[in-house]
Amino acid sequence: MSGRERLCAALDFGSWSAAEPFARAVAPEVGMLKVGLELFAAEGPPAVRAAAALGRPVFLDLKLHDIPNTVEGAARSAARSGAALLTVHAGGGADMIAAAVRGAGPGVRVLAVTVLTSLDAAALDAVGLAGPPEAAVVRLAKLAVGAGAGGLVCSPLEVAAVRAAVGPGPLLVVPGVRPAGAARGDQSRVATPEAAVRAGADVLVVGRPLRDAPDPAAAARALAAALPGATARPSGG
Ligand SMILES: O=c1ccn([C@@H]2O[C@H](COP(=O)(O)O)[C@@H](O)[C@H]2O)c(=O)[nH]1
Repeated sequence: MSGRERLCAALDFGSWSAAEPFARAVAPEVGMLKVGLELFAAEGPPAVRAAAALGRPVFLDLKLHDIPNTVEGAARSAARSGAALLTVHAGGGADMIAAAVRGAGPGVRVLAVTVLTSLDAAALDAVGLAGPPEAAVVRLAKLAVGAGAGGLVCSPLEVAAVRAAVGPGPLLVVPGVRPAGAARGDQSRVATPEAAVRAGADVLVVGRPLRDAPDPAAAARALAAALPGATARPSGG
């Protein structure tokens, strides 16, 4: 996988008109575009279709978490938007994850979010998950893969343990990456993109470090070129 293919740019904007210039600029430099809650709540499925029209697979990051019947229906509806990947919360349980996989159908890979990258050990403790985050992440990862999830979302700090626990099959998608010196914002369990790939991440989700860069396309190119195993490529190609 090239450095570019490993990158997923998060379209974290409040409207498609705000997202579009960024999406057009970064699409040639990344392997995937992500439509998350902010944009989907504003625009709905047309945002997924508009992003897909830029020629990259779309990751619809809705983090579904409800009873199995509701999640199955939501996944079925989400699949009609043309998304290639869809997230659910692993904490919804095995039956809910299996329902999402059924609803999404064969064309959409369901990813289970293990433990949000914004949560540190103290925040997890406060919601009743005592112990190191890695233990909860690995437990939820095994449960999700056992229920049929095609991939997992975890932080760069757990990706090696998750890979060891679930084997080579599931796609490991990793947000919470920050180039050295970049602001961490609300993220807690972070590492650099290079460290995340070395630890076994397949895809890196990058939001603010690209969105807020003065030249997002150049920032994405630089990020991709710095990843282990990346090969240099001409700009804009
Ligand atoms: O545990 C998770 C799951 C999803 N995300 C999403 O990834 C991006 C990260 O954005 P940054 O600006 O690079 O922090 C964002 O869309 C989140 O909704 C996550 O961060 N952590």
